[in-house]
Amino acid sequence: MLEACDITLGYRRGESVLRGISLQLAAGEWLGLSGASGAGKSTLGQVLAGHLAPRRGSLRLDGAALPRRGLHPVQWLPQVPELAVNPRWRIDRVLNEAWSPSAAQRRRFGIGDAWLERYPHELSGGELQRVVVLRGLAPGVRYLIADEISSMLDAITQAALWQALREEAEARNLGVLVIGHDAALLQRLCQRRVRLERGQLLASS
Ligand SMILES: Nc1ncnc2c1ncn2[C@@H]1O[C@H](COP(=O)(O)OP(=O)(O)OP(=O)(O)O)[C@@H](O)[C@H]1O
Repeated sequence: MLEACDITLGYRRGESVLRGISLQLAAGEWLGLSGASGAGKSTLGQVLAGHLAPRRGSLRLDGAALPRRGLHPVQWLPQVPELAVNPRWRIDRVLNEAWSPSAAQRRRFGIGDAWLERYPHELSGGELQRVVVLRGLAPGVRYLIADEISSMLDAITQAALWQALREEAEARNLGVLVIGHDAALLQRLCQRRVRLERGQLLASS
């Protein structure tokens, strides 16, 4: 179980974006997170993945503090994959940075063999997104924060990405927080949904 308790965070001297947020995500659960643009969804996702330290509050994984070093068991998959890769590395190196996905896994995520020799700018945004998602599934990862990962994909590629992710998540009992604006998508993917509004979480239909 991933638990966030009383998370409060504001940027610089501004108002708090997150105000005393508590959240639980169980192993194997898919939880949808929506909210207006600027509500703080990515901020919360980055706190959960250890990229941002909250001003107040705590995070626990199965009752223990999260590790400060090494592979983080909560991986944030960002909306803009270009910002998550080294532009000077070929895709082969990018993909194999933390672990070595099999050829079958590459195929399930629709990653072409010919892409491996290319540089990130030689892939489309949607193609690079699939590389970044598969890269984030290293053994030892227990929870994923999927932050609007499919918003730049066409409907068929989007469905294929979620299917591949669902298969991996089911096989490994991964918990997934799906951040998005598409209510129909969240309803389809997630058993439970919450909404971020004025820095607080509300149950959502
Ligand atoms: N590094 C930063 N420095 C200062 N303010 C920031 C920073 N990152 C985000 N913010 C502000 O924090 C608020 C929440 O941003 P965040 O990206 O978490 O929202 P979001 O709900 O994910 O939005 P969107 O749906 O548009 O992606 C916004 O007002 C944003 O301008």
